[in-house]
Amino acid sequence: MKNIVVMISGNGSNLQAIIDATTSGYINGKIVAVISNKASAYGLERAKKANIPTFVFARKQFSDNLAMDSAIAEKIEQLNADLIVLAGYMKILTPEFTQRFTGKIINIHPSLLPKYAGLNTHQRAMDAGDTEHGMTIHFVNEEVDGGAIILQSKVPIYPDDELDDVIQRVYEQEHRCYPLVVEWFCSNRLYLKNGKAYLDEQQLACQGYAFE
Ligand SMILES: Nc1nc2c(c(=O)[nH]1)N[C@@H](CN(C=O)c1ccc(C(=O)N[C@@H](CCC(=O)O)C(=O)O)cc1)CN2
Ligand SMILES: NCC(=O)N[C@@H]1O[C@H](COP(=O)([O-])[O-])[C@@H](O)[C@H]1O
Repeated sequence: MKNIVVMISGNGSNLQAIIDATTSGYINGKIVAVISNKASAYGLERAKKANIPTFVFARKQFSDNLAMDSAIAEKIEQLNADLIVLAGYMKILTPEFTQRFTGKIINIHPSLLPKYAGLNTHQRAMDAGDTEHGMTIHFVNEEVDGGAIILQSKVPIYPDDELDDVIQRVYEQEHRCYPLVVEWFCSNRLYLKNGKAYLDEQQLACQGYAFE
């Protein structure tokens, strides 16, 4: 059974989806810890309710990002983590950290990368007049939002949508897809090789989309 560490900064709805999927046995893995850079993250409450150990590494406790990431990396290695799941973790990880765990870190991003890397993605898509939007799950490397894409799911943007309509429509896909990808990794079907994502020995070519 794989050991999973989930890293959060906020509400933790994706964390909750993964907690529920491990509890139900859908994911053949165990969340051994939830780590946050924000003591106020509601996701920490979600973890405590599920009897999952939590650890906070606040940026102000450290001299710089490298020291912070080094402390987190030490904890992750103590936990013997097989997979690090970024679920709304809102700090850019140092190259030292991403290279230390190459192929073992995944992230979920609320856009159809490479469109709208960074922040505020839903508003940017609406402001651009896009009629489609979505989410991306990818391996993490030193290039923010530039790692090998694993899975994408598309959602429509309708003319009368409010921002929250789009947010909720993307969340629905995130909560559907992230547990799936975590299970792929925990069942040794998903891996990174030469900078490319593979599922069952097939390179994941992301010209298409897994879910329309
Ligand atoms: N090295 C990497 N680190 C991170 C990645 C990645 O792909 N490579 N993904 C991000 C998640 N993310 C978007 O998906 C993201 C998170 C945060 C930021 C950002 O600009 N953060 C600022 C301010 C954060 C704060 O409020 O403290 C910062 O870190 O200075 C951009 C993209 C997770 N990390
Ligand atoms: N750039 C990273 C980023 O914006 N990630 C996004 O943060 C949200 C976290 O929600 P949650 O805390 O409810 O899971 C998710 O929508 C995720 O895609």
